[in-house]
Amino acid sequence: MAMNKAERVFLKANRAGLDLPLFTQEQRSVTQSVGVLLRAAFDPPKRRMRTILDDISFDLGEGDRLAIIGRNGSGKSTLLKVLVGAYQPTRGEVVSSGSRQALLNLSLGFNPEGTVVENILLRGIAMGSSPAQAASTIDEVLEFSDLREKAGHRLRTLSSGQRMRLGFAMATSAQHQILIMDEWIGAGDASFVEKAKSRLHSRVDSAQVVVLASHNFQLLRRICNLGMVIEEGRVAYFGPVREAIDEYKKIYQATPEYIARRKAELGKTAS
Ligand SMILES: Nc1ncnc2c1ncn2[C@@H]1O[C@H](COP(=O)(O)OP(=O)(O)OP(=O)(O)O)[C@@H](O)[C@H]1O
Repeated sequence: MAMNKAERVFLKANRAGLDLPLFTQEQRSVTQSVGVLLRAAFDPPKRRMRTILDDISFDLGEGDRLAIIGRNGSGKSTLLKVLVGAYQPTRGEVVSSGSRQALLNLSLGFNPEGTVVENILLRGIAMGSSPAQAASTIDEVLEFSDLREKAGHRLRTLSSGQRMRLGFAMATSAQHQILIMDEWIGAGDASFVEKAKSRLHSRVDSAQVVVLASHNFQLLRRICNLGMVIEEGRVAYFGPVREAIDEYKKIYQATPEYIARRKAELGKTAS
């Protein structure tokens, strides 16, 4: 993960696409309970591949902050997962240079049976740190998350707010060059939210490349210079953030005719 300071930081997607398996069940009649039970046992769901993302390209360099905009289910979170390497693209590629940090699902990957300290160590090692480096973050993470008195407690005994604080403190304890985020931190009690906001601002300001998916346009305009509108897993617009937001609003307030035309256009560009 360590890189020479002189190396250029970038994040590129080159015609990236992702297909995932989708499990579907034939419509079953629910009038006969015995029949329903038999069919549930002997008629397993059918598996077919579904295109979630297609033909996504961009080239982000130092200073770029990309907003990912789109309706629910358009593919924003999945794109971020491809960018952080959680999914390998089925087509095309994602290439990057620089240390990457994801702020996606903050409580994902915890070991519920491990203690808070063990989880800090495990997460650090999983992120590429040496055991000694991971151990050196323990004190700061406990302090920031305000969980010092819970250090030896098993993770499953923590409240969801405490887990979120721990996840946030771990994910933001070091400055990275590329930051990939899903929405802005909002949970937690007031004093933590204030502290978290100020840390996040400093991490965003000091990162060279930022990708942020959000429905908060005010925030996106403030943070980002570029915007990408995702519609049904494809790029509907890519350009300056203000224009991307305007384009998204057009699509969002669209008539059925406009949606049909957009679908036809997207179909043409994809082929
Ligand atoms: N693991 C998966 N297997 C199959 N389909 C998936 C999987 N993950 C997501 N999808 C589908 O991919 C599409 C895009 O989902 P995604 O979570 O990326 O949307 P989103 O734009 O982030 O939505 P939201 O704004 O609601 O968070 C959805 O139709 C979703 O059902």
